[in-house]
Amino acid sequence: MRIGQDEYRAVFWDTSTQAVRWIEQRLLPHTFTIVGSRNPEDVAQAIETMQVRGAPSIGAVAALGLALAWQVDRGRFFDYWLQRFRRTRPTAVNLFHACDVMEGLAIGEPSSEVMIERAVYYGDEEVAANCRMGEHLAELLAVGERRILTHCNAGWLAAVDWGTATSGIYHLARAGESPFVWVDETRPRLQGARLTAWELMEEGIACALQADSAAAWMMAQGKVDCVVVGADRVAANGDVANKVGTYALSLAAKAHGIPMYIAAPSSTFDRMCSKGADIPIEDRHGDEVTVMDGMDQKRCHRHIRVATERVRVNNPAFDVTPYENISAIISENGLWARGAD
Ligand SMILES: CSC[C@@H](O)[C@@H](O)C(=O)COP(=O)(O)O
Repeated sequence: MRIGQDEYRAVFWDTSTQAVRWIEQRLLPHTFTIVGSRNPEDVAQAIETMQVRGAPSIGAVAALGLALAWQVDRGRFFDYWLQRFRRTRPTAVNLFHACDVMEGLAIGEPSSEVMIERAVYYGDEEVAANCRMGEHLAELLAVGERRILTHCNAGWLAAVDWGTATSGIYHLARAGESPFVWVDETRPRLQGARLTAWELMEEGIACALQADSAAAWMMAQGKVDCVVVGADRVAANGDVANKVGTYALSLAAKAHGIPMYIAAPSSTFDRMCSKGADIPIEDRHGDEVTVMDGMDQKRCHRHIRVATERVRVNNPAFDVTPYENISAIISENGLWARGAD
């Protein structure tokens, strides 16, 4: 998608240097940097440290990292690398899906060119899925629902290109419509404030950033037509894990009779997971809640402690929204609407 006049993907294979490259998401929106490596350990750490984050982008960069491992180690230690990548983050199932795809291919002991081609194709498939999903979502949103509330970053940075939740918004805008987006800042890591607001503005989409706690009040005032978010894992019964705060949004949306849409490509569906309660929820470091970081007036990155170091912190990164609170789940294959199944 667009940054200024240029088109980018969040993660990609650089043929000239035979390296995996990715946009360093922790520095956005203040600093735009593309980093790269030929060391699979750097790629694994990029996922752990959230330089690359968002379910489909995590899967795509893991596939590339595994192809790199195959190339660098000539297929030796591949089991080690599979385990290394599977340990990076627990909730987004796309990571495990990508590892399974690369593991399946490795059984035939292919050349490194074939492994790289497959990993690149994995990312391309995600982009095509997100694009098709966006067309379905845009049809739904075009029926009068144009003040959209979103949470976290389910944009192109999170999904290689197009985004999941944002794909429908970008399609609407390209069809000449004027969607408006309420962007939840998304405590504690502020993916909404740092990434979604920036992405939307680069694409020329009208939006307003708000504190997470403002969402229910905006709904009560009749200023939200629908909620659209992405997903990190969809269980077989339709329960959805997504960024913490999504469950609360679903309760507020239900109370106000506002549709709650989940946009997720098929790589986010986990048929082996029967219900939401079985989805592993990542607990993250307390510093994410007690320390803020950003840029000062001299454009220097700063970390600022806002709570006492002595306080115990509870920091679940995701929550589970039960299917009964969801109006429809949209994927590249179409739409599952409640009541229609
Ligand atoms: C691509 S959209 C779905 C999700 O991956 C997104 O909403 C989300 O929860 C991302 O969490 P993050 O912890 O930033 O990786």
